[in-house]
Amino acid sequence: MNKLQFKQDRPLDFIALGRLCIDLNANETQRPMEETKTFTKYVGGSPANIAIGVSRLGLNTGFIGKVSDDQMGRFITSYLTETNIDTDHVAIDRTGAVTGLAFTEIKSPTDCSILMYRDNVADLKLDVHNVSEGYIKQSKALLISGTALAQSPSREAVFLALEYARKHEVVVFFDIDYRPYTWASEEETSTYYNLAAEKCDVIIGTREEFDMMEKLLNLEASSDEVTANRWFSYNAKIVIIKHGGEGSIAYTKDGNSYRGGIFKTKVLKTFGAGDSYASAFIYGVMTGMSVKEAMRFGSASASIVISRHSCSDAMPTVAEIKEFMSSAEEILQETY
Ligand SMILES: Nc1ncnc2c1ncn2[C@@H]1O[C@H](COP(=O)(O)OP(=O)(O)O)[C@@H](O)[C@H]1O
Ligand SMILES: O=C(O)C[C@@H](O)[C@H](O)C(=O)COP(=O)(O)O
Repeated sequence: MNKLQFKQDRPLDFIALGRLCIDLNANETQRPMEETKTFTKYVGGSPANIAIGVSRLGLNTGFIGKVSDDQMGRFITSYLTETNIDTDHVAIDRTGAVTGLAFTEIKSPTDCSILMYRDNVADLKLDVHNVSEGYIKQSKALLISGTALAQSPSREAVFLALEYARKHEVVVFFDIDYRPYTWASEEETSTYYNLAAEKCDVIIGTREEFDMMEKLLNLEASSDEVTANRWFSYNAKIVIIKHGGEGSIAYTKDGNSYRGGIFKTKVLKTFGAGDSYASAFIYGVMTGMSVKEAMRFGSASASIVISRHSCSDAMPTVAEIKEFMSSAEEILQETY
């Protein structure tokens, strides 16, 4: 089968699995972290941002994750509930683990970085007992975030969720979401990423992330096309390779490729681009847009989010994206 087939009889549209964290975004921009005194707190973590984006666009969304048993964990769960995300499968850690924190530094629109505090984090304590077959089979689609593969017991929870998704024909989106500080070695990283990607229907990552997955394989002269074709011999139907401010390219199993442009915007910070792109792309393909249209929708959402202070809170509605697309300048690059 070449195309994504979403089972229309399912009560849930989309479930995301992975980390639920906190972003602390610097209020004083144009300066280094050492000189930053105040931050604004938002829900963060790539799969959380994507779920929030998808829910704000109107899809019926749920989450499988684990939060700390404290004020931070409760803040996250409340925010998800307010955003209409089902939290019945967000478990509470009872071992004293903490919420992961991402402090963001916004030195300039092109010079942004993230300082992560991720020792003993609750999200990586997600275990197989927190993954319900009955819940997964109620959904049309599942998103796996690669960071959840970084450690046990979360790693096993991901593989079990993948197993249930395949068994019940739930379409699986895999956001590579590679964060090196969460992993012990390049060999371990590449091995688990490849094992998980084999089971997924849509794989989304940056060129650098795919390079990381291919490092051990000694692929001769890898290119976006070589990368994509490798996955079509497994389960992938769509492979998207993101190229930052130069746009993105999607390959489909039927042999086509589609180049995605960007929409010009006043960039405040660069992080959040990938998550907003993913959420609007997923919404697009799940609501009948073509791959090309869904990529444009993703790019427009990314442009909106990178012009705003947060990632999660900044996720736009369908009306906002459409309005933005009607007036923003679109640029298509042919540099890759
Ligand atoms: N400077 C930018 N201006 C406009 N759109 C951008 C810019 N940077 C990224 N985007 C959009 O966001 C998408 C994902 O960005 P990218 O940086 O590749 O992902 P990630 O945030 O995961 O590293 C791009 O394909 C593009 O559509
Ligand atoms: O994913 C995290 O833990 C941090 C995010 O919440 C953060 O805001 C971010 O890095 C967004 O990632 P991107 O969309 O891949 O740029």
